[in-house]
Amino acid sequence: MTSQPIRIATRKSPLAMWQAEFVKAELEQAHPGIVVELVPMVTKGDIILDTPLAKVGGKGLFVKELEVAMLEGRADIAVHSMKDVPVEFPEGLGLVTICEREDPRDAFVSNKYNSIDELPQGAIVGTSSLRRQCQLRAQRPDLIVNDLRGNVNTRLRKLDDGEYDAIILACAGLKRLKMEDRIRSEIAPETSLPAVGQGAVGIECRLDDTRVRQLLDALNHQPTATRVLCERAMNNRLQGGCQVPIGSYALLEGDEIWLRALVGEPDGSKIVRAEIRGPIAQAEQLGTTLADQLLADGAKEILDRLYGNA
Ligand SMILES: NCc1[nH]cc(CCC(=O)O)c1CC(=O)O
Repeated sequence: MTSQPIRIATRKSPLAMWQAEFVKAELEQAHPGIVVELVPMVTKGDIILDTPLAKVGGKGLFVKELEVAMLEGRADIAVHSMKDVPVEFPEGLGLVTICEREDPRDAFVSNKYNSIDELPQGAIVGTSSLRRQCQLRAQRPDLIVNDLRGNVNTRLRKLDDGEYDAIILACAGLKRLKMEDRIRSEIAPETSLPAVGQGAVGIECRLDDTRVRQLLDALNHQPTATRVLCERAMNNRLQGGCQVPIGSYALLEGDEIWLRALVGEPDGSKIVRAEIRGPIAQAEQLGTTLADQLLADGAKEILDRLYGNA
């Protein structure tokens, strides 16, 4: 039975393929003799490229097909950027493993300038992330933020074609794709608080698949899992999706966890920030508590309006 291959459902983008290959290599190293196969698939999110993601239904578009494949037994696991994993899972599936985090920061990428501060008045910055747009415009209301979709290579090509003065990407994706040299500067969390789970890779499988779950155990990185679950607990309480600018970043300091988070208006005209510290054992509770604090401090009004409840 152990010779039965493990099939990884994956999107075909270079970053998704890198992540799937990474998990395959880690599994092979942890369990010599194991057979791991990739099952590349195209998702709706890969096809609809001309509409801002926030308008076409959000992150779920990238994972639905992979989840159906697992439920139908055509694949055993799916590897995700934690940033793109929705709050809820279909019945029978769940996130069982979180691998060690890469650099969680946003990256400033440009062919002309070294940092946000160097951008001239009215410069054009490409990003489709409301979180990045909100934080950029809060500091530099003069900047023009234009939509930028597509996988990492497509986005870099659009920058090179001269459509933008600069673009913002995740450091993690660029580092994984060996394109670190494109990073002009790493943006500090104080300037651009990362997305929930940014830089971490997570693995989803059928919850009743005990064989696969045991094999995946070796890949779990507990410090990363604690941080990401804390960030996700905060986000879940806010019912955060990618239609709203939410940033969040947890760090471990000794036996404490320090969580920072923000909710803002997409145009940067308002940002509500909060932070909390507490014992690592209460990571998820702390996330929920911080979300409640944000809501009480004004995030509720922002979210109600963005979700159309007000
Ligand atoms: N939304 C796409 C996406 N999902 C994960 C990453 C980067 C890698 C990561 O955060 O793990 C990216 C690209 C980007 O934001 O530049």
